[in-house]
Amino acid sequence: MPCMLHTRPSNFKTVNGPAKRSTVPPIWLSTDLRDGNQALANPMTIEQKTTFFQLLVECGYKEIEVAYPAASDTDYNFVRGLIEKHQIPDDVWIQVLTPAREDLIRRTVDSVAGSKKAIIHMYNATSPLFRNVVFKNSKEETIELATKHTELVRQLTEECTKRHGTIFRYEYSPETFSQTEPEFSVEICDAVKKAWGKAGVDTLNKIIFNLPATVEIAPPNHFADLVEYFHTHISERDKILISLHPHNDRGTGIAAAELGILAGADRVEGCLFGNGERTGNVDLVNLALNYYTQGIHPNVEYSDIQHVIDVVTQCNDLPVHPRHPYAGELVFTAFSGSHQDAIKKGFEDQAKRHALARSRDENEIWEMPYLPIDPADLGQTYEAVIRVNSQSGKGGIAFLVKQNLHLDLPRKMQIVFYQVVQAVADREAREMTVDDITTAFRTTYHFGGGKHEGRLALRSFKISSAPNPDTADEAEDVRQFDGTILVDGVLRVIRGDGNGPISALLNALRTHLDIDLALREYTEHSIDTEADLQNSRAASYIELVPAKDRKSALSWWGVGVDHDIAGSGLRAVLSAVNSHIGNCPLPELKLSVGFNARSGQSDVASAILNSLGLELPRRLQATFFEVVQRAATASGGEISHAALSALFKETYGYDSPSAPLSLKSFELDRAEGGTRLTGEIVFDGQAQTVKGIGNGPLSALLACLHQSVDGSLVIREYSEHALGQGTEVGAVSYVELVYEVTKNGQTRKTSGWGVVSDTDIAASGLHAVVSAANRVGVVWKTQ
Ligand SMILES: CC(=O)SCCNC(=O)CCNC(=O)[C@H](O)C(C)(C)COP(=O)(O)OP(=O)(O)OC[C@H]1O[C@@H](n2cnc3c(N)ncnc32)[C@H](O)[C@@H]1OP(=O)(O)O
Ligand SMILES: CC(C)C(=O)C(=O)O
Repeated sequence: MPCMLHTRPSNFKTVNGPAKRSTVPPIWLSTDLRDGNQALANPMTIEQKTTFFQLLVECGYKEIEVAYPAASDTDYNFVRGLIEKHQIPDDVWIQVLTPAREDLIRRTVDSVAGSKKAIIHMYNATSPLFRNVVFKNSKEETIELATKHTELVRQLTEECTKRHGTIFRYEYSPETFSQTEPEFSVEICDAVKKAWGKAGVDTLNKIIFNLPATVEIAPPNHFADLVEYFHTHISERDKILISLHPHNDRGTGIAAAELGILAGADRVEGCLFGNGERTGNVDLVNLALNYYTQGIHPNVEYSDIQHVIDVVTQCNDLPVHPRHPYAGELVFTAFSGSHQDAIKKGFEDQAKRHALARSRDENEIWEMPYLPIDPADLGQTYEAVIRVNSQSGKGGIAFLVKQNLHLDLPRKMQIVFYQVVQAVADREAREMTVDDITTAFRTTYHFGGGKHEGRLALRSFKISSAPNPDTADEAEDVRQFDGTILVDGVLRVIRGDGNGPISALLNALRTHLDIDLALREYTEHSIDTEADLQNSRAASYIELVPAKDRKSALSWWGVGVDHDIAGSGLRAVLSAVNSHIGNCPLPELKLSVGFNARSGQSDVASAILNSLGLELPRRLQATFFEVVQRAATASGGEISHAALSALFKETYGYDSPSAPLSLKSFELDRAEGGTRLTGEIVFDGQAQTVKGIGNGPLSALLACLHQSVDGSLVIREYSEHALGQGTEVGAVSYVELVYEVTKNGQTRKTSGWGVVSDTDIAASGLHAVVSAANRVGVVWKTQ
């Protein structure tokens, strides 16, 4: 158990001083393969027993009662198999049980012959009920039964040691000890010790007296009193190990064991998760972890408790109750609100305490409301700790959001989101999974992109400062937001001013979309991923209210995460705005390009980029802006985005066939003097074959045109860029042509743009030249 001993032990004190407490764990004996096994409807197979034995070894058990060998061939053969297949580690004692009957004792000793170390455990019942009813024996006869057979055990084990080298220890159980007169228990055990005759003070030589509460019939302190009597009255106490074997008929097996140890016992026999006759033997997992939570290493290992549960349930074919101490699937869970709230606060406080302890090289002590042990010490995760249903409160829900989305919601937002989750949990009358909660969070706050994205989403932005016209103080500079946001699936450029990025965005939303909201609360924190501090991000939380009613009871919360703190705040604004607008229609976004224009040349260019994917060259931006301004005069200087795209297409013949001049077909090849173009040109419906040479395709085309066109054509500007993505990628070319022609003694000089896209880059350039030639109105030579 890697983090063991880091829990805070109880510091209970009585009026007379500190309470009596154990400081070392007892010696453990697992009797899963004997008492546990004999209580199963279907006793374990050899394979199951072997698997269980290996688990017990893994857990650190050094004394394991493996069988009642005289009971069945399965038990006998299992013991032989362990020995003959060398499956018993050198430091492990196997123990075998026998009644006080000669034939059965012989078979029992035979079963362990050849093992390195073995404990022979013999029992006979000693209580008046058993003496009178079952055995019909007097006290003397009962003692005689025990001592006679103890002598036999001694004789047989000594012979076995001589023949096979097996080292033996001896355990005797006055069965039904807890119902036996205490004086008689002492008397029979003293007699057995004498009959054994070789009890010594070394651990290996000590005789084990195992005191069973065969049936638990009295409170645990009564059992402890009997143990204390035995401990203080048995002779040669230093040559004895007192072992306890509590059953759990009253449900107080654990308490009986703990009190029995305080009363003087050294050893405990029991089963994992309390299997055993009737209500079971004392639960060794529970007992060991009780030591653990008192800061005492139990010397057995449960750091992967799920593995232990899996093996034990598979071998016993019995389930572990969901509320079983330490092991049940519900024991590290909290559904109720006040528990969750306390656990959430506990984790937050503990993170700080542990950081301080680490910096001081001290133990990181586990001290947590409602959780007596760190689930991680048992290999359990915290994920299951807080589970949400209609009994849960805001604290637990906020805890899960923090754990899973790394968002530390402000208190007021916790309350709002709690109501969302609570409504679903109540309506559906079921537990809300972590997935349900994180999905509800993403949907409610349009958080995390993809399908959760809201109607408004930030795509890019720039925050700049401009002097405040009302003051010369630089600290009072105005912040300008220039950004592209997706509005109902269409990219829009918006701009606004404010005293910070958030108010500038709110101003932009007011101006462009008639959304009139004001900020009421703002908080932020960083999200550090320990592994990657470079990649830390900021989370912002924003509450918006109607700008005209800042005390409104109605408000909208939003959350945003970004590598940039301004970005996270802006995203949080849009998150809240998305909740505010719901499904209401939004006004069409318009660019203002007239007098007192709020949108400039670059806004128009961005709008064309967003709608058509075209990155207009600077000179074309300037030219087109003038076109837009002229076109918008009639509508008071405003133009909608849809009208803007249509105007661009119409002005430059973009996306429509070139006329009256078009290039029907062409071929390019290398020729002396440069690139040769051979093709077919159509002018006013008349086709003609052309040929021309230039230093590139475009100049070769100009050479062709010059054969048929009056005047001269010069390319003033050419640029191109890719358009589209992946297999759909093409090219778009921009050509500005200058045309000079003299007619009737008058020289006319004009310029115009051609913009053409094509899957082939050479074709896009050539068609752009032809398109520009149409825009400048080339005059065709009369033949
Ligand atoms: C509290 C406990 O858990 S003790 C362990 C109990 N576990 C088991 O019993 C599981 C294995 N037991 C068995 O397989 C069988 O009972 C056996 C092989 C031991 C004996 O089987 P059988 O010979 O058929 O006897 P049975 O099971 O009826 O046992 C009762 C007899 O054993 C006697 N007996 C019971 N306990 C003991 C004992 N500790 N020492 C000596 N004799 C005993 C009874 O007085 C009775 O004797 P009787 O036949 O003279 O009246
Ligand atoms: C054999 C003894 C120890 C026993 O199992 C009991 O008394 O429960």
